[in-house]
Formats: sequence, C-alpha cells, structure tokens
Amino acid sequence: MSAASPAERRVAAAPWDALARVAPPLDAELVEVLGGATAERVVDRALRARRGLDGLARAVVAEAIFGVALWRRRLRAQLGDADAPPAVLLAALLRDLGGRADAAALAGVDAGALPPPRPPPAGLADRFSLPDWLAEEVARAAGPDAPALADALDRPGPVCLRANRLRIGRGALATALAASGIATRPAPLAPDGLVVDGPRPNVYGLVAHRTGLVEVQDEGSQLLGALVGARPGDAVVDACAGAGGKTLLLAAAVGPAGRVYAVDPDAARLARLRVRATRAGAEGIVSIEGPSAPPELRVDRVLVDAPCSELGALRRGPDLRWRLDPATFPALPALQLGILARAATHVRRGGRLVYATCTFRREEDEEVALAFEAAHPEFVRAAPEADASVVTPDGFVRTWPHVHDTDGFFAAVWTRRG
Ligand SMILES: C[S@@+](CC[C@H](N)C(=O)[O-])C[C@H]1O[C@@H](n2cnc3c(N)ncnc32)[C@H](O)[C@@H]1O
Repeated sequence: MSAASPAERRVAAAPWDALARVAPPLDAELVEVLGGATAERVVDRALRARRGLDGLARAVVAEAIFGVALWRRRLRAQLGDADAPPAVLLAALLRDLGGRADAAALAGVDAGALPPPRPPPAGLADRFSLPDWLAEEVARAAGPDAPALADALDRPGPVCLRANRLRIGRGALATALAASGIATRPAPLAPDGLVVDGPRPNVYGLVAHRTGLVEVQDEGSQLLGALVGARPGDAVVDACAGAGGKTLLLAAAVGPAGRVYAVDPDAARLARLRVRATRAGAEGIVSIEGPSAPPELRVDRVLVDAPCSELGALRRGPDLRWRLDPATFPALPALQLGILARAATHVRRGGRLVYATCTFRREEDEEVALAFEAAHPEFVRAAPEADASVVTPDGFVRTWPHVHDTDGFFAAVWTRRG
C-alpha cells in the first residue's frame, strides 16, 4: 500500500475537534446525502438548522457531509459492511482516513459499533471511492497515472477567478482582492485568470462580484474560451451557451463593438445567463432559446461546448459520481457530432471553430473530432493557441486535474478554408 495520497491527507487535516460542538448530530443529513440529495444543498440546510455554530464547526459540518458522500465506497470496504449506518460511516471517515483515535465518540456512536480497523484497500475503485464503471474509465484514460487522476477527482480543486475585461484588468483585480484579504496568483493557462491562495473565500459575497468585476470560472474553462481567439468587434456563436460561463468571457473579448449569439435549448440556463450578463455589463449578447441559431447567420468564430458525460468535472461535487448513469454515455457521440456539424454551418470562410467537452472519454473527444473532420474537409485542423503543456501529440487540447490542477477538458480547433 502506498503512502497517503493528497486527498487522503486532506481528510486528516480537517478540524475534526470542532465536531464535538455540532448539535444535533448530522444523522438526518447523512441519510439524505447517501439517499441521493445534492451534497451542497444538504450542507446549506444543515448549517441553516444550526445557526449558532462558530466558523470551525461550520467548516467541519461541510467536511463531514461531503466526506461521507464522497468516501462511502471506501468506508464500506474498510468496515467490511455494505449496510453500515451513516453515523458509523462518519466514525470510519474519522478513524480510517482522519486518523482519529476518538472517532466513535466524535461521531456519536458506541465504540463497539466500529469493527477493528483494516488496512486501506489497494484497488482503484475501493481506495479512491469510485463506482466500478468510473474506475474503469479512469484507468482507460490515464493508464499508469490512474491513481493520480482518481486522487485529483477526490479533491475540490482551487478557486479560480476571471477578471471581467469589460470592467477591470487582471492586475488591478488582484490588487482589489488583496485589499479584501484575498491573496491570488496569476493562472498560468488563462490570461484573465487568478487562482486563490489560502482559504476558500465567499466570492459571491464580495462587492467585486456584485459589481461584475469578477466571475468564478475554472482555469481550464477559461482556457477553452481563450482558444476561440475572439477579437474586439468579432461576431461569435456560443452554440451550447448554458448559463453563460464561456459566453461572458467571449463577450468580454469581443467588447462593446462585437456580438455573441448565445444558443441553448434550456430556457432556465439562458435566464441565468442574462442576469450574469447584466451584472458583467456585457451588452453585446443575443440569447437564442432553441437547438440552433438561425440558418443564415455567419460569424467569425463558433464555440461548441457540447453536452457530455462531465467526468472531467467530478471534483466539483463529492456526490456527482454516484448520480451519473453510464448507460446514457453511448448516445452522446452522435448528439455531439450532430450539434457540431450544425454549428459549423455558421462559420464564415476563414473563420474558426472550436469543439470542447469536460470529459476524458475518447469516444466523446478525439473520436467526435476525427469523425467531424472526415465528413467536413472544408475544416482544417489549426494549431491551438495555448501553452504547450496542454497540447496533445495529435494537436488537440487536453487539461487534466492531476497535471494542471484544472477540470479535465478537451478541445479541437479548426479553420474553415477561405
Ligand atoms: C457543457 S454545457 C454548456 C456550459 C456552458 N458553455 C458554460 O460554459 O457555462 C452544455 C449545454 O448544451 C446544452 N444542450 C443540450 N442539448 C443540446 C442540443 N441538442 N443542442 C444544443 N445545446 C444543447 C445544454 O442545455 C447545456 O447548457
């Protein structure tokens, strides 16, 4: 068995002493999260029901609920009990990953309820608490790096911010954040990105956020937006805009003289996009509800941030892996190829097309890109304008949680023959 991994050490570093001050115990919340409720919402409700808690106790409530949600498979394996009650799983989290001798008392269970400790499991699925199908995907995608990738998916990742160029530059934003006690450093892969150093701040409570100076956006997501290469005055189609993470970046790049057509079939996501656009002062966004833009529209650049299996974004939630249904994956490549081919019709001659996903499944990534190229010789693969560390030998872009400390993204870039 190898030494403790960063994700395992992270559990051991939590301020577990504070759990003694958490009342009532978290049993009901642990039942909810193990039953399939969204971990973040369960934590919110748990904290609202215990308003008097100090900061450390609040932090430990989140660690306990997220920890049991994430590590459930590992804990059951170490207990040798697939039906262990939630409070016993919490005690096992504290003992077997947290290294706490007082685990049973802190978790509020009888010492006799905990079987003797076993050595940590060696297999990828049990050790890193992955469903079997995900362990197979991780092993297939990362080969000998599979334990490192699995470990990175078991950690929340840093908070990455994006300076809204319409309102402020990266350096000035860093100075403003420092004045609010938030230390940052420039994100190496994203020109407008700042990675937060130190404790996770409540970014949404900041004046800088309310006034549209800053967005929370993973560094890899910012990199994808930058690959589009949008310039001031450009017209861009964001073919799968969703709630607008990349739309807002594109709107900042094209500036007041440009246009971003934000297309998505999901009305609720587009509504969120419009609220965010107003806050960001992004006036050139035209939202289009539906599967595609009007057929006659021709633009300089098109981004297809396609719906996908989202395996590269699993560190965003400790419960996500248990809610995904791999039976839905085989239908994705045909959907992705259809969206890509339709969106490509909007690229003017000489214009640029970017296809992106947040997964590391080749079937949704390289294989979709290669099938598109084979059917559309008018699109020529272009060298991505990105740091060499994210460009694959085939000329695609790939970011990895365990290598770049970003979510796992894929991208392909083409130019339409002039
Ligand atoms: C990966 S998400 C987009 C995330 C967004 N670009 C961002 O940066 O925040 C994929 C989006 O594709 C949309 N979508 C689903 N089916 C679609 C289809 N057939 N055509 C176009 N978009 C679709 C979904 O509603 C979802 O918002």
